[in-house]
Amino acid sequence: MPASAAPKPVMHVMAGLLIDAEGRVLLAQRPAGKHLAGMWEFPGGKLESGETPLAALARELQEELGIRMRRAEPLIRVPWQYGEQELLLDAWRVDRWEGVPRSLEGQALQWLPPAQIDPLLLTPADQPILRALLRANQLTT
Ligand SMILES: Nc1nc2c([nH]c(=O)n2[C@@H]2O[C@H](COP(=O)(O)OP(=O)(O)OP(=O)(O)O)[C@@H](O)[C@H]2O)c(=O)[nH]1
Repeated sequence: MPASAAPKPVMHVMAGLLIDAEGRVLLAQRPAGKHLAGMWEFPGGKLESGETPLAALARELQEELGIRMRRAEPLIRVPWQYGEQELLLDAWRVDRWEGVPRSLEGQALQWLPPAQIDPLLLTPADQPILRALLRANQLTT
């Protein structure tokens, strides 16, 4: 089979749902010029080669927000497809970190109570993640 016909490997993407003391979650806006520009998502990004999922999440949160992740637990894994690219979006709740999250890569940030997030402003793949967070919150309240 020619190389060009080989299927693209599934892209494993980590998403961190930072939850603050008031139960709000942090959203970041995708910058102009990128795929899904202007939509809101959870901070995170792709695994680098040889990296474990949690190491990748901790690295991305440090690079994008300048924080050190201290506690994370898995929330949901969402298989998705954007055009030809298959994705596995691996969402974790992060409720303990050191430092104050700030935008280091120029992306707009906002903290919102999950029930007040308009799902249509999120990337399509994040909509099942928001639903999972709302369900998990109902189980614990
Ligand atoms: N980080 C992150 N990526 C997400 C989320 N939801 C979602 O669909 N994605 C998609 O996952 C893919 C990989 O995201 P990324 O942050 O690593 O990469 P990127 O497109 O910003 O470009 P980059 O290669 O310059 O980092 C993008 O297509 C992005 O739209 C999310 O909540 N967080």
